[in-house]
Amino acid sequence: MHQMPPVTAYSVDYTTLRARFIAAAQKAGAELHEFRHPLNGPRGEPLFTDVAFLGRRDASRLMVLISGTHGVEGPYGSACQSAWLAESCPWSLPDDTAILIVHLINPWGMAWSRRVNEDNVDLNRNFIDWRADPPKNARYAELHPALVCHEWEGPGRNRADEALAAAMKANGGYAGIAPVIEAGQYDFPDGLFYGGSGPVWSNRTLNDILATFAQQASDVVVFDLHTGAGPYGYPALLSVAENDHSGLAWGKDVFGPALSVVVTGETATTDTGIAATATGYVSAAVRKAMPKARVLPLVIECGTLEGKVVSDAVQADNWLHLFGKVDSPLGQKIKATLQSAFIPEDLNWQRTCLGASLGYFDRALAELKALGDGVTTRVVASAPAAVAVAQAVPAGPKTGERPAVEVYDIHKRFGPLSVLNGVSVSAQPGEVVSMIGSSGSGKSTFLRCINLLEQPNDGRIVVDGEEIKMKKTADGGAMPADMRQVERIRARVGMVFQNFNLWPHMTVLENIIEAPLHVLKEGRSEAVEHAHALLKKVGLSDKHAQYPGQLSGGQQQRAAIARTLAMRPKVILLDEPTSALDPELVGEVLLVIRQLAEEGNTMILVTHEMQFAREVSHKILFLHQGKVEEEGPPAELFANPRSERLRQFLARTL
Ligand SMILES: Nc1ncnc2c1ncn2[C@@H]1O[C@H](COP(=O)(O)OP(=O)(O)OP(=O)(O)O)[C@@H](O)[C@H]1O
Repeated sequence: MHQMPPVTAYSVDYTTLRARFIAAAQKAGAELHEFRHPLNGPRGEPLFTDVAFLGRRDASRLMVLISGTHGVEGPYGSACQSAWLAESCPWSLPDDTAILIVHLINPWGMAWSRRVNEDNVDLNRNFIDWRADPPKNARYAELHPALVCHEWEGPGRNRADEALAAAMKANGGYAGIAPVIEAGQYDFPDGLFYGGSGPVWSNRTLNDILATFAQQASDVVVFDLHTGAGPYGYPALLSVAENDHSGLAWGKDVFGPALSVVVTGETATTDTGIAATATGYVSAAVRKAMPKARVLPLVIECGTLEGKVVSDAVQADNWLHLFGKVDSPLGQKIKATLQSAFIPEDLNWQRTCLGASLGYFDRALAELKALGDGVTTRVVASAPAAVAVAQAVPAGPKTGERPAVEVYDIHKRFGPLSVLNGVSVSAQPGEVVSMIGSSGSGKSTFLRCINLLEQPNDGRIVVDGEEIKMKKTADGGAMPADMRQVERIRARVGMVFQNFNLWPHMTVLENIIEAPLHVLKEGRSEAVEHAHALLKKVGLSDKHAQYPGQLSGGQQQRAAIARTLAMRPKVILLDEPTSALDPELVGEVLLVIRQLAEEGNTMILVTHEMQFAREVSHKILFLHQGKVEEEGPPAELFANPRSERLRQFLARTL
C-alpha cells in the first residue's frame, strides 16, 4: 500500500505544494476552504492556509491533520496530506466519521523557508494561556547574547561562539543547554524559540478552523506533522501533554509501544528530541478548542540531523532575517542549509517518512471507524514491512506462558577481567527487553553468552524450556556439556550483529536460505519461498539477487534480519544493530525492528538508541560494571531512575 507513495520527491515550493494539495482534495471530493494570510510570499504570491473537509460536518468522530506548524517543515506534512488524500480515493467514510485537513497553518514560514512565523514566533510556543503572564526563562536570557549576535563573522561573533561553547562545556554539551533554549521564551522578540506577545495569525486561524469544523466531534485524533528531531529517517509517534488525560490512555491502547508520551514541565526531560520544557504546543491548543471531546493529540516527528546541527541552521537563519540579506549568496546558502536540516534531499528519507506516516493515519482512521461499528478487535490493512509501523493490536508479553528465554546469574571473565558478575534476565513470548548501559558495561558479552558465542563461567540458560547442560571445568568455572545440544538450541536463537555478518560471496537470497537448508533441513523451494516473503517484509524484494557489497549498510542489516527470521527463532538477540550504520540509514532498520516487536517477536536488544528502546521495549535493564543496576518498564525507568548511576547515564545520553 505505502511502499511506493504517489509523491516521491517533496517540493519545497509553497505554490507547488498548495496546487498539489488543492488538486488532491478536489479529486477526493473534499469541501475546500481558504484562509488568506495578511502577507505575501517572497515572489509576491498570496499566502493561504487551506482546509479540506471530508465527510459529514456533524460527524462525532474526527481525524485532523495539521501541516506546516513550523513553516520550513511544511513540505513533509503537505506531502503526507496530499498523498493520503490521493491514495485513498475514492473516499468512503462512514456517516459518523470525518477528516479535517489543515494545510500549512504557518504559510508565511513555509513560503519564506523559516521555522518561525512572520513575527519570529515559534507557533509551538504560542498556544499558551495569554490571560496569564507568559512563562519566564531566566536561563535563556543569559544565553541570548551568545545566540543572537549581529556579526556573521568577526571578533563579536568569535566572542559569542566562545560564550556558547563555554555554556555547552559547563552543561555537558548541547544536550545540556537545549532544554533551556528550546523551552521557549517571551522576552526577546529577536531571539530563538520566541513565543510571541499574544496569539498570532496562525494561532487565531487554527482556533477559527477548529471552532468551525470540529465542535461537533466527541472523539478526535489530531496529527501535527513535524521534522527535525530524533534519529534520522525515523518517524516517531509522540503525544505531548502538560498533564495526564483520557486521550493518552486511548493513544496507548491504539498504538501501544509505538507511542511515546512526552509530559512537559519546567524540569521535565525526554529522549524524543523535542523540548519537554516547553509550553504552548499545538497539542495543547487542540485539546482546549474541544473541551468536551476525547482528544488524542499526536505529533509525528521525523528525525533529520543531529540536534546541534539543526540548531545551528536555525540560529543562522535567525541571523539572516535580522541582519543579513536573504538573496545574497550567503543568504541562499543559509536557506539551503536550513531546508536540508528539516527536509533532507534524500528520497529514501522522504519515502520512509511519508510511508510510515500514512500507516499511522490509516491506523487512527481504522480506530475511529471501529468506534462507530462497536468493533473491539482493531483491524487495519497492514502496510508493507519496511514502512509499516501502525499495526493492528499492539503485541505484548504473553504472561502465563513458558518464558521464551531465561538466563540466571551469568558470570563471565576474560582472564583477570570480570565482565559479568551475575546477570539474569527472562523474556516471555512476545516480550521485548532492551539492555542499556555505558560502553564496556558488558551488554554485548551478555548477549553473546545467551547463545554461547561466549562461554559463560557460571550461570544457567534456558531457551524455550530447555536448559543448556553445563559441566564444571578444572578451574572451577563451567562450560557446555553437550555441543550438539548447544547447536540445536542456537538454531532457535536468532542473532543480529552490529556488522551484519552476511556472507560476501553469496547473494542476499543465498544468505537467507543457507541455514534453513542446512540446519533446519528445509526443502529448497520452501526455503526460497519463505526467503522471498521475508525480503518483502523488510522492504528488499528487489534485492534478492544482489551481493551484500552492492547494498547500503541499512539494506545489509535488513537482509541480515531477514536471514535471522528465516530460522523461525524463538528469540531474537540484537547486538547494537544500528551502531555501524551511517546516521541516515538508522531509521529504516529501526522501523523493521519495531515491526518485529509489534508482530509479537521475542527480542533482547542491546542499543544506544534510547528513544527507540523506550518505544519498543516492555522492559529495560540498565547494566553497570557487569551487574543489572536497575530494571523496569521504560516509562518508569526513564521518568524515575532510582539509582544515581542511571540518572547520570541518562543525563549523558538523552
Ligand atoms: N573477547 C574478549 N576478550 C577480552 N576482553 C573482552 C572480550 N570481549 C569483551 N571484552 C571486554 O569486556 C568488557 C565488556 O565488553 P562488552 O562489549 O560486553 O561491553 P558493552 O557494554 O557491550 O560495550 P559497548 O556499548 O561499547 O559495545 C569490555 O571491557 C571489553 O573490553
